[in-house]
Amino acid sequence: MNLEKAKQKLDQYQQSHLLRYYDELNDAQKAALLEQIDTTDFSVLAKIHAPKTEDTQSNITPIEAMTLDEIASQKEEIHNIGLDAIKAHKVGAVLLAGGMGTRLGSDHPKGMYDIGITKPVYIFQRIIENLFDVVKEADTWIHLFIMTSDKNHEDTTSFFEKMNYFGYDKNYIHFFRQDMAPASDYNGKIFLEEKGKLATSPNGNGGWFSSLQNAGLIDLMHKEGITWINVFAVDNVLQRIADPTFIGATIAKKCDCGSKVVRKASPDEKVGVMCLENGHPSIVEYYELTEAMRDAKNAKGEPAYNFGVILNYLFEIGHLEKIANNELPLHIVEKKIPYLDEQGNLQKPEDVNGYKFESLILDLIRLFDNCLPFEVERNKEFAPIKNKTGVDSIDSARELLKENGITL
Ligand SMILES: CC(=O)N[C@H]1[C@@H](OP(=O)(O)O)O[C@H](CO)[C@@H](O)[C@@H]1O
Repeated sequence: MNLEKAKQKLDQYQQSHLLRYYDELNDAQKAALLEQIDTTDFSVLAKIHAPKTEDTQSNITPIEAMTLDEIASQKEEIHNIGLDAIKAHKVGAVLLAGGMGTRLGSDHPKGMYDIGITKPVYIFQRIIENLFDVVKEADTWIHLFIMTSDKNHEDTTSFFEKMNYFGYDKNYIHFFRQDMAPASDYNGKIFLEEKGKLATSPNGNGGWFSSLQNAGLIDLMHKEGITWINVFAVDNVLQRIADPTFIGATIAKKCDCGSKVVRKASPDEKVGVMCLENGHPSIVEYYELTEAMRDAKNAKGEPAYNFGVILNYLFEIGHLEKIANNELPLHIVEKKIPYLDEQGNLQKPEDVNGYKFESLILDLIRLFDNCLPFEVERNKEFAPIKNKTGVDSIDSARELLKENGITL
């Protein structure tokens, strides 16, 4: 894109301030800025002031999960169904790892965080070790697709290279970048994070499928005969990946989608809860949970919305492709966004100062006709690391790893 075209685009979206320092840049920086202006989707900004379309028709009801008891009673049968699918190379895994370890006090990708005590144990290492359990049982490699972001791609790929892929066959590891979205102030003006660079951030974990498609990796999956994708988050170090029992249960129940769930530890636990919305599977994120839903009881007097998602989903590719063109709702999230002030100095705000734009993976679930909530034991499969200390932290994850016999 040349300067003239960039000016036109910026005018159209009232973002001309982004060229404020253009004349101070060298040629390479100028080219990079024009490229960024060309490829950035500014249409998201219009959503800031768009009236909220409350879906008044939305009827939320509880969903039945496949519980631990039911799973145990059919364990061998469903486990074998899943194992056969893995042996037939029908299962691939997608690791969502676009985020940074900022909340843990690190400037590196979250997966590079070392949770070890007596020896280094990186989050990425734990995930590869978990995947190895299934690779050994099925006696076949499983393709692992790792989603990075512009913020951490080089760091992540060189780390895997340096660590020799933790012993995994590197021909089965594929990196792809998550698309980025701009970050703006409350008036919809995009921030600059450098004189020649717009402030951007990964476009939310709902962007994984289109990013995978844009990277040409869905084609690779078709070529390899992969029909099921297990998508999971980087922050759960007890994650079971490509779990044969989960895959087998989803297949046996003739579902196109499955979601691992745990019984909530408390009504306020920060997990999305599964439910039905107008008869479709759906997830209400913790910050959107109403008091009525939180306190609702079922006929047995138990909490009616008690199954929390742990961000471990299974999707059938054909169905994903069918719904791929549906636009996911955009979540406008208030965040602390570093920016260049009027004097060109970088400010790191203490408080929220603007918006990031994200689409969320849980909104995909609503587009499916069915989704199997598959209960897992939280102490065996859920050790999320969100903070340094306290709830869902490095400390709590270390405790859970120890409980599961993993030395740190
Ligand atoms: C958009 C999204 O996928 N949010 C997930 C995700 O939330 P965080 O805000 O990243 O903690 O992880 C939770 C499990 O740790 C899960 O319950 C929730 O639904």
